[in-house]
Amino acid sequence: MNPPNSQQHKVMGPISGTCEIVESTEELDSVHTSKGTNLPSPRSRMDDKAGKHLTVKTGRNHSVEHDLNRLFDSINLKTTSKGLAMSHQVGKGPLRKNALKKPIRVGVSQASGIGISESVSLKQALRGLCISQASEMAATKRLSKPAGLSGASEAGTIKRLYRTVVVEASESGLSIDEGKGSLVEISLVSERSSSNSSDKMTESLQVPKTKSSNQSAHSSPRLAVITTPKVKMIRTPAQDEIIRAPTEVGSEMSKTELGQKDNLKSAPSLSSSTGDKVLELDEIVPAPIEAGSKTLTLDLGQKGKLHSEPSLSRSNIGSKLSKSPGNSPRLVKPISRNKNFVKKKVKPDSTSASSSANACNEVDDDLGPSTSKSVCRTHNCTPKNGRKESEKVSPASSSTNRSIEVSSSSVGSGTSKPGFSPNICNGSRTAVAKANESSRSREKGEISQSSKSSIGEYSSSTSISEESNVSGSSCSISRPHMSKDLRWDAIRHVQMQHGSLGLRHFKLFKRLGCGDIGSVYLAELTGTNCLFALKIMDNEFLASRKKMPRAQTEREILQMLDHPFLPTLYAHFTSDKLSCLVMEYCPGGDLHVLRQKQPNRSFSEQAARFYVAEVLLALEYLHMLGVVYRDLKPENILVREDGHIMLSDFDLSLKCSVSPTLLKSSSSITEPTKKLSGPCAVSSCIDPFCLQPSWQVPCFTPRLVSAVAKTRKQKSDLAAQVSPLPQLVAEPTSARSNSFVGTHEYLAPEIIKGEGHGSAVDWWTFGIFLYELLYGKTPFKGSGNEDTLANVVSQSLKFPESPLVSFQARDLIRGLLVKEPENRLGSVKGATEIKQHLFFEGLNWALIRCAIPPELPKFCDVGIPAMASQKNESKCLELRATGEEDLEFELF
Ligand SMILES: Nc1ncnc2c1ncn2[C@@H]1O[C@H](COP(=O)(O)OP(=O)(O)OP(=O)(O)O)[C@@H](O)[C@H]1O
Repeated sequence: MNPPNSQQHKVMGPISGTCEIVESTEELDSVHTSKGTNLPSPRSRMDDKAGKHLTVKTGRNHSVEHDLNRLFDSINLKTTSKGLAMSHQVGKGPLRKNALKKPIRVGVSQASGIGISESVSLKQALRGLCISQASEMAATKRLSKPAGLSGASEAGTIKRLYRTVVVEASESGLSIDEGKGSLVEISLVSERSSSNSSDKMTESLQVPKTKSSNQSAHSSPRLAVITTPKVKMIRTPAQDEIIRAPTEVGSEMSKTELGQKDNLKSAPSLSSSTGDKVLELDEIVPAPIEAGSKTLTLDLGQKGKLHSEPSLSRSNIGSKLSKSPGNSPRLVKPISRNKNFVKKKVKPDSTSASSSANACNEVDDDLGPSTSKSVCRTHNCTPKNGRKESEKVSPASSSTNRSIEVSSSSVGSGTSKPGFSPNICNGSRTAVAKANESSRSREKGEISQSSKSSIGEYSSSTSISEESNVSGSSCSISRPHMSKDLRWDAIRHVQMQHGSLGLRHFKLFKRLGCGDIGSVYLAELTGTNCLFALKIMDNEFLASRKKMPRAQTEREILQMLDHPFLPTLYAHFTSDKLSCLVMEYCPGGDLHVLRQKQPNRSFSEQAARFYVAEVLLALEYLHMLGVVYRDLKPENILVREDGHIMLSDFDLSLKCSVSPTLLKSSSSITEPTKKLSGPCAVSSCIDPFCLQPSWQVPCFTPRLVSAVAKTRKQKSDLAAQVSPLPQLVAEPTSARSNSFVGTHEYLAPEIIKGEGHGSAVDWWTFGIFLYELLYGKTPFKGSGNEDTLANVVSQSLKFPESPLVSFQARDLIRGLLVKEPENRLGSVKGATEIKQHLFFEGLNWALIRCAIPPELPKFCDVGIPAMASQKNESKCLELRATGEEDLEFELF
């Protein structure tokens, strides 16, 4: 009926901003009905436009001209008030001109009114209005759109945004499902920003970049994707930092091209994106804390973040911490055996085992059957191929911490160290692995921190954050004896898949214990059935306590090791807040705990010989690497699943240079005692294949032994007569340190006296160690630490009448516990001297790793850590997931 008008609608319809004409038509009705009193506001039209496309109303029985008149009147009427202003603005030109020049933005912008205030030819006016407005609107759009997008519709823009998000999400490991959720948000953002006005289109189009680069709080694209509600940033009372879930590091961060802080904030998203976030961790102990009464709460979002209140905690705790000579070279570790013993008493292994089991069961419930297949056979672990990170999930929950009774005291600063252990993926772990593997739910974990010794310079350190800068990685280089270990492959697989290894790749099952510089957790590498002992240290804590060097020393030493009786370090990574060591997990507990389980709380001589022999080999190896261990004690000897040992804890060790020396027979250094106290005394054989005939035993007499201890020179003279062959000494026998380091009952006299010490301190501690294994106590223990130290320096060695110990054993102990280091057995040629002692007669050193270890008590089941079942509720900082999105850290 009105082709011209219809034509106009059709032509103008598609042009944004021209639909107001249609609306004007609608308004016309209202104008008529309401007589101009209820004109819809431009805003309402805008809203209408936003919600739907306007439709052209036709079918009215009006002439074109009539319609146009009404329309024009409507426009005129509606804009009169504003038009006045416009007219003034426009100035003096004819209204028609104004109408033609000024874009009519009815319904587009309230700010700009319609400048028509005078009747003109309807067709002229309409044409002018429409064409002018349409062209101007189009021009405006073109100008406002980025290059290359001028022709893009809003839908196209959203599609592009969607694609961007999907790409980024996929890059960050977000599953499609997760991405969808995010997509909705992105769409909303886009629509919102573009719906207000065409002017905002530009902003909408730039959403991705703008978000990623400017919104630090939601910095990374991933974070932008993550819905805001999931990202709960909780600040510590101190409001000084936000802690998020540990996440990816290094390379991933660089992908986002964001600042570190931004990355940190977005990290949680990363975690969630991979689907295995930290939230799967049951507990994490970032660092040891002083006897704690303070509580620190951090939230770690599984999808969103990790919240912590490290600063506050630290400060609070700090005030309650006992003094700790941060820089003091006196690093004395109180014997922590009490802790172990108490732990055991308080929480039986069975309890812990069941606890673990329960946790695992819960996890299993959450997991689908497909994910609960058993794993690890023997000592290898098999990476679960074909399973996406995002599909993997969570860990168990219960956090059993072993309580640590601190007994001591105070010489110097307390120190405890971290321990490591070997084997993984064993049968006993299978159950746990299954359970853990099956847990898909995002669970809460706990991070607790505890100080295990009394010398406490512990404090809380709590900050747990995402790994942002991986400073380390796999340490698989040059580890011959472990080269076939599938755990290397598992680590490499993850590194290759994600570019780097981070805390988020691990499920933490439980805390194994806390030391001076960090806490150790039993953890599974997500997607594999490989268990590791993960030592987590809080960088800030280390720095504030000046313990960073200790952590560094430990890591450096661990990186050097490749020995069956020493821990393997598979990887290490560091973020701004945390430093982590990925080590072998040792399920058998430590020798101190094991000794407590012996009939008389002491080992049989045969068992003791086995353990000290393996320790001796480990010490010898360390010495050859230039490492003086300095902290030998039963607590640091972990028992592997197969019953062999693993010497752990190197944060107090001394690194020094070694200059292998060939000792000629003519020198005055050759050990004469071998003839008396060692099987090789009269032979020219050199370890490790020395199997001395029993006929040498008669030569070994107390009288001669005592003579050995008299003077070095006498020994040398004798040695020169019986040992003509030169011998290679590759141990740092001349190394010297003045640090006051060790554990009171194990401190060597020269350390206490501050005379400087070298590798001979390890032979002193070796003697104390053997003594304790055999007698169930140390020889110089006093009523207090000071008494103990005094006894070490001045008290003569005595042997209890019970239990009965062989003369050979006592002779070896005597040779080792010589107060003057230069006269001490081992001080000249190192382990070789000791190995040749009669106590070890018949021992095949080379094959000892294949020997059958002493039988472990039944309760010392090598399942998931009996040793770690105790929860030290008073000293640990715990991390726990509070839901899918948050984890909390609490310091108890
Ligand atoms: N590889 C491991 N496997 C099993 N348990 C371990 C392992 N490493 C350490 N642990 C346990 O974790 C506990 C804490 O270890 P960590 O090395 O932090 O402390 P520590 O050696 O006791 O303390 P410190 O370093 O202060 O001497 C130890 O008591 C040890 O029993």
